[in-house]
Amino acid sequence: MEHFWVVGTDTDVGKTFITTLFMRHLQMQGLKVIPYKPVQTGEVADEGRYYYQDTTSYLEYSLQPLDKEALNTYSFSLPASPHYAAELEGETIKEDRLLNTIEKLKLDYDTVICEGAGGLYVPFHSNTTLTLLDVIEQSALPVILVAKTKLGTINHTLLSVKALQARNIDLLGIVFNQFEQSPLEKNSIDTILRFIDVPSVVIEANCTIESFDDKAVFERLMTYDI
Ligand SMILES: Nc1ncnc2c1ncn2[C@@H]1O[C@H](COP(=O)(O)OP(=O)(O)OP(=O)(O)O)[C@@H](O)[C@H]1O
Ligand SMILES: C[C@H](N)[C@H](N)CCCCCC(=O)O
Ligand SMILES: [Mg+2]
Repeated sequence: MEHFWVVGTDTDVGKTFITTLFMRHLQMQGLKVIPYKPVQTGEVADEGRYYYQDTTSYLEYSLQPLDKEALNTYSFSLPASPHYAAELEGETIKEDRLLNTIEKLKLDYDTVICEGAGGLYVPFHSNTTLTLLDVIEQSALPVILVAKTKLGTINHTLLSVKALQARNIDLLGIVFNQFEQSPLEKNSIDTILRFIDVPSVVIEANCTIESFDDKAVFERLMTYDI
């Protein structure tokens, strides 16, 4: 196991949170790791400071120095689907740039963790059918799927898994994220795993990056040679 995607059943499910946790865990194992967010949208303005939440999380929590320029290819201000945010800025996302960047990073790092944008069927263009899923498929890398545990996740998760299976994309496992211990959440997780047989882990809500130290979570989803 070397390079992989962290994708989600939706936006805001915890892809960056999980990417950051995996980055730190693998760095602690002595691997040279880079998180890569090919396309990010939603510039945050905070008291005169402008930043993007995804790449800022990587920089803030990395245990190794990161080349800021290598973390991302396209950033668009509007918190919207990449196809729309790019159109408003007169930009065209070129999938070859993304794929070539991934291939170059793979030469320079032990592990490249690519974070998706939103969910799988997020369009990259306003005038073609290119989606994030197409780029993942072309990258030929496996994925870890991040899902909510709240109501709605059964459908979203099964749809996402079926979409991955239809493209023969290797699903390393599912991270059920922000679990708040309710019987409904537990039933949703059990129901999803009744339909699909893949490794899975559950991460509680209200975790902090710095304090998270459950190695078993990572080792259940991947093996890596040090
Ligand atoms: N297990 C968790 N414990 C505490 N906070 C969490 C957890 N998972 C996610 N969060 C927080 O929830 C918010 C959304 O998570 P995150 O930004 O990782 O979502 P995302 O899927 O990367 O969104 P996007 O589609 O915009 O990239 C963030 O503030 C993040 O810190
Ligand atoms: C702005 C947000 N945080 C993400 N960066 C982009 C989410 C795109 C979702 C598109 C959609 O499924 O409607
Ligand atoms: Mg994110």
